[in-house]
Amino acid sequence: MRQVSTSKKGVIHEDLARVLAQVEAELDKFKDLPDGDTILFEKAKWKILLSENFRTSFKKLDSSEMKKLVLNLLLRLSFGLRPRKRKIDIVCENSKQILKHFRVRDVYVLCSIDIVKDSGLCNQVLKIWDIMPLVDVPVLVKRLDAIYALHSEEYLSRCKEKSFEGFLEVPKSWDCDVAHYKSTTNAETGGHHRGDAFSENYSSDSLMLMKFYSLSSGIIWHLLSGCDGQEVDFPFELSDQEKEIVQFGKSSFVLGRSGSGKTTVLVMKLFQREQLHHIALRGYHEQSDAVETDEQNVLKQLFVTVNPRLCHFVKQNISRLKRSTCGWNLSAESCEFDLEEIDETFLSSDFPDSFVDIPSSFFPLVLTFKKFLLMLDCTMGVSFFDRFPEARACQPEKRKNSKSLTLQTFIRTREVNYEKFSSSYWPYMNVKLTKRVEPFLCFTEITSHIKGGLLALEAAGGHLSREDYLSHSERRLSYLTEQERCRIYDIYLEYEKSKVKNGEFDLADFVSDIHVRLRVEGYNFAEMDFVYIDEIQDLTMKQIAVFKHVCRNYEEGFLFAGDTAQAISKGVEFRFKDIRSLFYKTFAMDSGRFGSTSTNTKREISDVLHLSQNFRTHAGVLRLAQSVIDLIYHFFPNSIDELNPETSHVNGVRPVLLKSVDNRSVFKSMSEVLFAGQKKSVEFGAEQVVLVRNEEVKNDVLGQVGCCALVLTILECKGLEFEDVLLYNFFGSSPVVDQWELLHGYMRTLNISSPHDECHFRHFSDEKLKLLCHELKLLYVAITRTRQRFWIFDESWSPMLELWKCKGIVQLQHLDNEFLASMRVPSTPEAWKKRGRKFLHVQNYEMARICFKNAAEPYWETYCQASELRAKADRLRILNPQISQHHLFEAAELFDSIGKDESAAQCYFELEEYKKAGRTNFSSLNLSLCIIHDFHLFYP
Ligand SMILES: Nc1ncnc2c1ncn2[C@@H]1O[C@H](COP(=O)(O)OP(=O)(O)OP(=O)(O)O)[C@@H](O)[C@H]1O
Repeated sequence: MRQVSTSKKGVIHEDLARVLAQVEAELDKFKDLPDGDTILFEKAKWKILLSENFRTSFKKLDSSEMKKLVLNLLLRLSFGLRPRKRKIDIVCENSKQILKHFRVRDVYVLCSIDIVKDSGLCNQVLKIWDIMPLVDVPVLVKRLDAIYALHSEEYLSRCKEKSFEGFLEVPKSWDCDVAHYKSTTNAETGGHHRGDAFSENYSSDSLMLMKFYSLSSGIIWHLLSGCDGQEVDFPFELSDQEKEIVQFGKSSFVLGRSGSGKTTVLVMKLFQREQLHHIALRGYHEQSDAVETDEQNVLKQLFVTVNPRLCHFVKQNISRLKRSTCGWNLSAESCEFDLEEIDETFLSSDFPDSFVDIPSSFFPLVLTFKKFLLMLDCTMGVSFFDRFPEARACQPEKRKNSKSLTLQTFIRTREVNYEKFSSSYWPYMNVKLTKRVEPFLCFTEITSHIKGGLLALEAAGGHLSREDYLSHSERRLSYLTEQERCRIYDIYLEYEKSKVKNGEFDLADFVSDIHVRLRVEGYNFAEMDFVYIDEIQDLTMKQIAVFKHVCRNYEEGFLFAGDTAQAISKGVEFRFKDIRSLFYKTFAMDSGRFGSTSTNTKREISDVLHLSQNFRTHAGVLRLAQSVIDLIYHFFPNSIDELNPETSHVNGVRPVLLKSVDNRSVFKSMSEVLFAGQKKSVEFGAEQVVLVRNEEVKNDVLGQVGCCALVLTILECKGLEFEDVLLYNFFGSSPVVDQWELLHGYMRTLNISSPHDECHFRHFSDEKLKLLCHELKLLYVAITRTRQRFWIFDESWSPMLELWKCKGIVQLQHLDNEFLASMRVPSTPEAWKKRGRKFLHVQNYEMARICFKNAAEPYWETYCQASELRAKADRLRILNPQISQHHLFEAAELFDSIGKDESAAQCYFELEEYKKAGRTNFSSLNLSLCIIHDFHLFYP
């Protein structure tokens, strides 16, 4: 309570002294290690949001005294204190006094008043943009002013409003929505074309993609402790849409296009639940005398994704978020940590093999889908792999261990995936059946429908009979004729026969077996409280249905996220509404908990939540991506879920369509300039990539550019992002070149004149059409990998390029030397190393090797080379055992040469060179004989 004082001035002085004392007390807490759980600023009035740029500049401040002074200022601002004598408003054109600057000795802290939505209220907050010398202030102000030009009048006026409690300035709140942007800006037209308003300056807009972090005890300690910020992820400020999903209490389906924050939302939700659980536990322990162990109180959360890179990223992200709140001392951890982690921590033999008695320290469990299945296999009854004599060769007690070397080698070499199906099965099938059928389409029908669909789940033997397949295809509006489907079913039968003969299996067999065992034995092991499944478009219905057994919290426990436009996994055909119906039919209804299938019940259980704001890239790229989505809607409405066009608040440079000046070997001349072919120096950087359709084109391009550029197939780039992307010869190498002609007709429907208007279009088989759908999805994935610049270079002209040109969403550019030079952004060794680590996580050893070579890291370069050879040996084991052994031998020697004894021993062991295997470090060999060197590296 305020003390009675003789004069008003006296009261203010006392209050001021009290507030200042609180500020000092808050800062005092950071003299020692933070308590970690303290939520700072209980008495603070303002939410302070720090930008990424501020964090970087702060780290560069030269003295700890200066750092404390800046933090002192931030704390004062958060308490509502404002300098009274100094002028703090920056007057500029659009920002109307919402921009302020505060002097701390010889630098200025630049901040603005903004509005963010929290728990239904729109609140004023302080955004700290940067800290800099006075001379740099005008540049930032100009950039911010350009951003504020996009804001609505109402928004700016509300930011300007002031409110006071005594001498303290306090934030204002409104319980109605405030439109953030002017309705006519590009930011809100999203995918719609506005030919006149493209900004060609992309760099100034990147401020709008900036992450902001709420000022907290963790962040203050982190800023003061001087660790470099790379190893800690603080929860950043989410968008309103993201917050709504994180706060949504029921099971739900999150649908959003690439870069719209799906993974972010899943991770934040998981993290928020961890925190709430932690707080609840602490309260419980404080109030009761119960001495329950952590093992009993653990919150069992499971995060699953197919993609090993994403899995690794999420794992890291979660542990760094945890560190940010636990205040662990990270300064001792070096940058090498990540590399060692791949190499050593993943080798760790203590990672659980099954769902029996998982130690609490392993939660939240972040797994790839395959690891999840293998753990289930080890959990229940007789292993699926016991039916294979080769797998049975391992000792019985080891067989229940998914890390057993023999078992791992078996799995690695005997699983039939699409690549194996097309290379080792397809060529040997009856040509009468395979003629005019695409292996890709056939594999998808087998894996997604005959063996992997919802009906197959209920069917005897786990697969559809011919009759069921034919009639089911009618119902799901298949593009295939009955005759084509009959042939596909015959191919399926032939494939199954050969597979059994070869002693091989596919993922669908494994999943069917798990389903049978789950049904018969039931699942009575670690039951999950919450399950998060990302990139769900990469799973078949039957694969998704496995999750119902490990979590019974159907009402609140499931969060699925995905995007059908990115469904390019070979063998998976997927729509979001199908998993929604799967969820009601198979998950919730099976539980008997909901009793009826009425629509109302469905709504109560869950809903599809959309994310539409893109955080990765700018509107220029999004318009191009949306044009591809529009085509999928038009030609293949059944293969995609409808979503509002994505929006981006950043209006960036239009993608560029490169044209050669003459007709000579285009890529060759391009690579000479662009990749410094002759100079042998690297100038295309670690944040730039050439994307190509397939391995064939990739090898061709790599042959020309060597180590001077990163080259990836579109399948390989899924889940990765780069500053700049060059899409090379996508249309020229298309297997359905003719089908793209369909676009001329489409252009006519849009009243876009095409030079081929008068053409008579051929009739294309439905099967070929389906391939076109796959092409469009590939194109979409390629476009959405870029953050800034997107260049298209094709050796042939395609109607798609015509469409883009006519719509004005690309700009034409002659490939002259000046432009080529502007494309190059060389990278530092550190940046190459960072990119190399990312490739290592996804076992892309070839690209990782290039990165480490460019980073001048010979140890890791050799490591990647050896791993690449070992992976090659695996692939060739059946097709060409001799070359396979040769590669394995080379790998063994390389591992040996860099002291990777255990890896070398494993290679020699596989080569049956036991003497050599024994020569290597024997202590680790014991481990390696029964435990695979790196479970994740080979079979994630
Ligand atoms: N509110 C936000 N503010 C700033 N950046 C954000 C925000 N939300 C997400 N991001 C960033 O946007 C990028 C894309 O986010 P995320 O990976 O979660 O999207 P996604 O929908 O899962 O993408 P994809 O489907 O391509 O994997 C990430 O770099 C993420 O950190």
